[in-house]
Amino acid sequence: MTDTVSFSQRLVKAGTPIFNEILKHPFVQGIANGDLPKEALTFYVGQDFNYLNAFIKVYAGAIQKCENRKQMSFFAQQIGFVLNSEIHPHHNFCDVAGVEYESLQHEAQAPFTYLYNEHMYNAARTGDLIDVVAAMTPCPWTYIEIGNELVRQGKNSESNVFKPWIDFYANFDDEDGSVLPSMFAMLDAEAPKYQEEHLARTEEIFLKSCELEWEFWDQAWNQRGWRFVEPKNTL
Ligand SMILES: Cc1ncc(CO)c(N)n1
Repeated sequence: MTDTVSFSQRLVKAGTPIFNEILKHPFVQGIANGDLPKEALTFYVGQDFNYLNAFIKVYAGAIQKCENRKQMSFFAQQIGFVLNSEIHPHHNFCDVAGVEYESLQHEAQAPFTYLYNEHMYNAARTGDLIDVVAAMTPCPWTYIEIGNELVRQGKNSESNVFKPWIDFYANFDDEDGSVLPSMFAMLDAEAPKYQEEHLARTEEIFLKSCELEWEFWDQAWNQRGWRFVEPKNTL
């Protein structure tokens, strides 16, 4: 029997039930409807600034596993994109919340930020290129899908204060050298080198990142911090 489903398609299919839950989450619905509490927005930006710093470092970890300049160039370009462009959606949230972005760049990691960051670091530390990319892909995948879905629903109207956020992620692929197709292509190029036993673990890494995406929204919605520990700021 020939298997016509690519590895990236397999991951997307497996992750879709989690993505559908993300779409239903009150934080994401708040973006859709232009209405979110200031506390949820500022908590999100403070944590996401920290998360994107980790994401840049994981890109650096992925570069260490590259086998050619094309792959290196892709990751290097993505680091530039996170540094220079992904500040725009943060600015949108800060403008709506009425706070300075700079004031949210010194927050300590909340529990699920820690877990998600460490999950990606672990993939970079102990996995192959396919595993790191699998850990990273739910980040652009879920956000681009959210952006596209909200545009499909006509939620990026002029009256929605989060129009810039929605438009940014809906147009993500046009702006930044097609991050998602490039990641899918890398997963599909690497997958044939592995037995099913490894691929099943890689799928689990991908799905855990999908679940942590849901937790990340939920954590900001509930402003969930540590119960007993008072953590210090870490870049
Ligand atoms: C947690 C998280 N996931 C995905 C993205 C999209 O880059 C982001 N900014 N933050």
